[in-house]
Amino acid sequence: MTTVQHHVDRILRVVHAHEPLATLDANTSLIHRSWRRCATEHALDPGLRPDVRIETSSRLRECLQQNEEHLHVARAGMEQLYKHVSALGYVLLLTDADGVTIDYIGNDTWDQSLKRAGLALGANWNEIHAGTNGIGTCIAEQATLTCHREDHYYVGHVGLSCTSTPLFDPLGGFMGALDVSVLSSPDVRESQHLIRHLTRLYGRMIEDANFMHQFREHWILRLGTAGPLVDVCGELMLALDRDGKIVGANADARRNLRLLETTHIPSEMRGNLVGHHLSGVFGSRIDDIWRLTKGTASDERIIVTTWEGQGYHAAMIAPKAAPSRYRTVESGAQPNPRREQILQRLAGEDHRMQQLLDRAARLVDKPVNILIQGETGTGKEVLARALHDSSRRADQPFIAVNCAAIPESLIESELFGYMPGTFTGARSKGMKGLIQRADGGTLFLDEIGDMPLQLQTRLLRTLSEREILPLGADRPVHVNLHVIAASHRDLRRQIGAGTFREDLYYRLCGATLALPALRERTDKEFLITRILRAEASTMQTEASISDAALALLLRHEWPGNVREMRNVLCFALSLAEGEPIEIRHLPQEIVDLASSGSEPAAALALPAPVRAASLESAAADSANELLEALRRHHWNITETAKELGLCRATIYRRMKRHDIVPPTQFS
Ligand SMILES: Nc1ncnc2c1ncn2[C@@H]1O[C@H](COP(=O)(O)OP(=O)(O)OP(=O)(O)O)[C@@H](O)[C@H]1O
Repeated sequence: MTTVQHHVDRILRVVHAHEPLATLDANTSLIHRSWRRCATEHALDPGLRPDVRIETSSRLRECLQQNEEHLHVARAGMEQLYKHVSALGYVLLLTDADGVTIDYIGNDTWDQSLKRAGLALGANWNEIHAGTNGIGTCIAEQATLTCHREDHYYVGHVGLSCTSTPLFDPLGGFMGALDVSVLSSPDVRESQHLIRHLTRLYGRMIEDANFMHQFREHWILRLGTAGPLVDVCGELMLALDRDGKIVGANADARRNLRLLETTHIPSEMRGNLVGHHLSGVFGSRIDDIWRLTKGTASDERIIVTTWEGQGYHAAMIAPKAAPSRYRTVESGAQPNPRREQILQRLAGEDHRMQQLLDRAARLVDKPVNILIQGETGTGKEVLARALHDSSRRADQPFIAVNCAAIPESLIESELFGYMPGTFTGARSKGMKGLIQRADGGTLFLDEIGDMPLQLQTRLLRTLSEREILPLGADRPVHVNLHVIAASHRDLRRQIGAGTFREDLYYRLCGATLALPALRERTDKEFLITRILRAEASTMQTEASISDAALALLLRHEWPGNVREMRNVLCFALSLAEGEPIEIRHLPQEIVDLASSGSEPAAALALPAPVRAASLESAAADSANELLEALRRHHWNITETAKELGLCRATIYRRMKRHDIVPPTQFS
């Protein structure tokens, strides 16, 4: 009998035998139940070797965006776990609740064979089409399991051994699976036991880290059965408000704790602790429970449940920042009016921009890296800066690095810095790199698509471990960064061409914000007015524009986007010398292009009533604009002058007028 036939017969025997699953060990009963589902509900043929389904990049991006907060915490756990299993050839996958792989850590050298086996980003392991497998069956059963070699339904997967554990969010919602897989494992099933324990342990750690993060503003009561360990890792966790009401419970707490039997709570609801008071769960008085925070030895900190009389060692963790009032999880952070304003200043009545800015406002202060995409000049850096200014990091540095502008030979030392003595000559003194300078604040990596491949690998390590190793240093330095990257290139295409690392791409795009081209925006008049006001005040001149000139500008295609618009308006303001801007003040190419369009040039040239822009608040605005431009160019006056279309002397004059002083040189 062939191996394929043997595999198929084994499975079909189980499917048709109807043996009671209760007689089997827990893992085998999960596998057999899955075989039955695959044969009868999903109508899959075990003799096939189908390719694992890989989701399209847009679907994958959608999955990543839905899981962006969770990804950050999960990645930290995966990296620790990988250190234990990488030498044994295992790879790690994280999937969403549907089985789509949203993060992955593996060995680059086997990249192709892993991809072929479906151990890669975007692979969809849902049991419905992938048959019995570690991830798909873990999702279907919401239980930890090992799918070892011939446990797989499809004969094409029998080389694999996969162990998966389900992950739940702090409110008990199913989030997906953490999986540890190996391409070709030893035959003996027992080889997977330790992996199973590790996978489960790290799964719980990821859940608990999510829990601690979500309830960081609440008291957390940690309970465990091993006294001395409860201060470092309690098994059960409850989040409480100041009155002792339970606002969150981790999976172990939900499994093990019950509310006291009372007439008004039906028995099936007694595991649902949220919304009830602690006294419904524990016999101790509330004052005694608060006292658990006071440095008593863990052996004396024991509380007993009312339901089963089970005693637990307890530790109380204080809120990171005490909330001024109780806030439910659903209500989230209170809107910060300043934040709304900073982002809202970037656009007028344009549907796409409004949607983008709403999304941006929701991303502020979230622990996710952001990738901004858009044509050159669409305002990627302006948006990055606004995200920084509206965040809690606003008072910390915003360091913009243009990866395309730094020569390849210098980019490594510029980014990572170097220790004294690493180089000879002028660079012998040592220098903090740009990444370290951004510590506590935001690192903006512009034109990330132009970063050399070898540096992408180093950057990936920095982003994962939040540590940098300056050139010539023997110890890494911890950095606390929010990273925003931008590119006008199609990074997916670069991944296809092998010039951009796929794992770095997914690391950077915890969330993506795609800026529309200016020609697609319906708020051009808003931008014209805003830029005119700002520039006129910088130039200490009057700004108004005739309807004809405005109409012409509104019809222009703006291939250079907002940057081109700004340059055109500066040009026109200089030429108009305080008079209202007319068509004759606009650059000739713009007028020529308009005349070659549908509207007759004569009509455009007609004198028209002058529209006066309201300019009262212009002075304050313009000092900010100049400051923004100077910061963007790291106080390089020549570059700033170039961007603003002014000469260097004018920039110096205006800095003086607005009392703008460059920061002291960084040493
Ligand atoms: N919303 C806006 N309001 C006013 N000016 C803006 C706005 N967006 C962009 N600008 C101006 O347009 C110019 C280009 O902006 P920015 O440098 O942010 O674009 P970019 O997309 O990062 O460009 P590149 O791809 O070349 O790096 C700058 O002078 C900036 O001040």
